[in-house]
Amino acid sequence: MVTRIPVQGDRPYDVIVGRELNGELPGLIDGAARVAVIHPPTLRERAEAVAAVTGRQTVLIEVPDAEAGKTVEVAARCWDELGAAGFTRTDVVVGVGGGATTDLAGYVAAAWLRGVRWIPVSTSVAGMVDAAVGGKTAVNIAAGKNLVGAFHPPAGVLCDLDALDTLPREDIAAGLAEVVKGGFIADPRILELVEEHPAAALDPHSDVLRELIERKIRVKADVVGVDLKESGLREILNYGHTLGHAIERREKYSWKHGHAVAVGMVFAAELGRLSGRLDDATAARHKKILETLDLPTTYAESAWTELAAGMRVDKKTRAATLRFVVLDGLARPGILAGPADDLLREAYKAVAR
Ligand SMILES: NC(=O)c1ccc[n+]([C@@H]2O[C@H](COP(=O)([O-])OP(=O)(O)OC[C@H]3O[C@@H](n4cnc5c(N)ncnc54)[C@H](O)[C@@H]3O)[C@@H](O)[C@H]2O)c1
Ligand SMILES: O=C(O)C(=O)C[C@@H](O)[C@H](O)[C@H](O)COP(=O)(O)O
Ligand SMILES: [Zn+2]
Repeated sequence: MVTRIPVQGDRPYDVIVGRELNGELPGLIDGAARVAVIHPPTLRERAEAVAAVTGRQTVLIEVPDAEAGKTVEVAARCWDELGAAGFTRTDVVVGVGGGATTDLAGYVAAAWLRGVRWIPVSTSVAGMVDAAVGGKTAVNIAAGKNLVGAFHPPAGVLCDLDALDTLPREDIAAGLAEVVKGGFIADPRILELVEEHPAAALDPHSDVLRELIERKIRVKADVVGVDLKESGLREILNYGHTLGHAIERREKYSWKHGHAVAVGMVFAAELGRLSGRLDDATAARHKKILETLDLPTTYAESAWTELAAGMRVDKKTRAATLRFVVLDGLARPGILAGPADDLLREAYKAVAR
């Protein structure tokens, strides 16, 4: 069974969820003479299979795994390879991998000749439910996470559930942090499914995981379809990311994104609670559900000063005013602007160890 989830906008596209989806690719690369397939070492075979179905001249570009591939230097090497192969405006970039690889591939495509078509072939839960959808592309720099990038929607997204067979359990769980985020900001049924079936949520063959993936994709599609460039509504997708990105930066990008976001969501829930906006039970539900999935919910107490500084480069900051996504209730996200330092420090106690 194949599910097609439409994403609206100037150039609408589908997120396609199913199994053995490589046959969908030729329909998305109409008019291209060349296809570059960007992939990490572990996904070489899958990238070769993707290249084989294109029926075009292909260039396989192997990049370092995970965040090590999400750098300006790696992007520059990809552009050199596109240049050497004579890539034109009708040619296509395909990213085969998790969110880090598709963020890189999307940025490579966004900047090449000021923007060529690209297609994420997503192989991780975080990639399928979040990174591959919505056109946010980026690389990290020393100053912070995703600070160099572009909004560049893909021509289509392939989410081949077969890929999840080889995804480590820890990465399935990390991806579920982004799914749980979707539950708190928009679709509480997601939370019930995880609470009722925690083992199935982590099982790549379960109908529960497929339903969770599709529900979260719909949450994201509904948001980015009306606010591609994050001028308002899209900010809700950043729930838990202000502290999460500061943790990733402090850990020099060695932490899994979903792990950092899990800690960040517990912090954001506490911020909402302490500012009188979120009820105690919904705040407590964050820690409980994330721990059910073996996700981290604590971080070093001694790191606070560094994290507080790191949060200042968050993209939601306006002038000197820090802005956080918080909840006014379940599935009722809002913005908390300019919280006092004392309030932030107090909320950090909920995650400090
Ligand atoms: N653009 C966006 O809107 C958006 C949204 C969410 C996350 N992100 C970004 O996505 C990244 C997190 O995504 P991720 O967790 O997929 O990261 P990732 O790409 O680093 O993948 C995690 C690990 O799983 C491995 N992997 C991926 N697919 C596999 C498979 N099928 N079999 C075996 N191993 C596999 C990868 O090689 C890597 O080691 C972060 O960089 C985050 O910032 C971006
Ligand atoms: O799509 C969005 O918008 C998000 O915020 C989704 C996040 O899960 C994702 O990690 C995104 O890359 C964060 O964006 P950033 O603008 O804070 O870098
Ligand atoms: Zn994220």
